[in-house]
Amino acid sequence: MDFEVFLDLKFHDIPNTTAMAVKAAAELGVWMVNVHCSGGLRMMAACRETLAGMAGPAPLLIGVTVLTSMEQDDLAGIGLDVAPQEQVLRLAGLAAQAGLDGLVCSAQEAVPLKAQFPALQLVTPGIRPAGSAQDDQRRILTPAQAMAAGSDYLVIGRPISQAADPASALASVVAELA
Ligand SMILES: O=c1ccn([C@@H]2O[C@H](COP(=O)(O)O)[C@@H](O)[C@H]2O)c(=O)[nH]1
Repeated sequence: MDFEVFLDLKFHDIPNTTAMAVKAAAELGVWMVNVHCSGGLRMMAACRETLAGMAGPAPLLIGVTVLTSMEQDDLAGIGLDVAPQEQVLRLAGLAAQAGLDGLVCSAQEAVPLKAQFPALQLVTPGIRPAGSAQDDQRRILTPAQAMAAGSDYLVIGRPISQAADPASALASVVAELA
């Protein structure tokens, strides 16, 4: 099979440790790797610089903003008295400054992100086809809504993997997007 690997390990550590993790991922030949933007500007910049110093094609370096399972109450619980979108835009600014290639965010934030950071590619989990269970996700959109908002990559897990007929569930998503 011919496919590319998105190594979705969401590295979150001090700059040196995170950069070494990203370097190891690049040496494995993955297509995309991600780190938590909340690790800060210096951490993301260290990852970018480490990849830039390596020979060969680098993986796309993506920053996780605010997990799509979190809403305003969850942010308040960890001491962040801001709306999710405000925190996402703040972290996106740091990611852009560090030279990252894109963001993991909710598609609910895609419109303002594309307006302010058009060069960043948007990887959006929290995708829920109409009628499917929300599960633990909170900031959700349907596949068609997400594409219309400006998502570059849709991440769809349980609505397909846990469906009685996963192939049919996938076909329905594809048909919705056609
Ligand atoms: O903010 C985030 C970041 C990553 N994820 C990951 O995406 C999939 C979503 O799976 P579903 O079954 O469609 O909910 C899962 O692997 C998460 O770890 C995310 O959901 N939100």
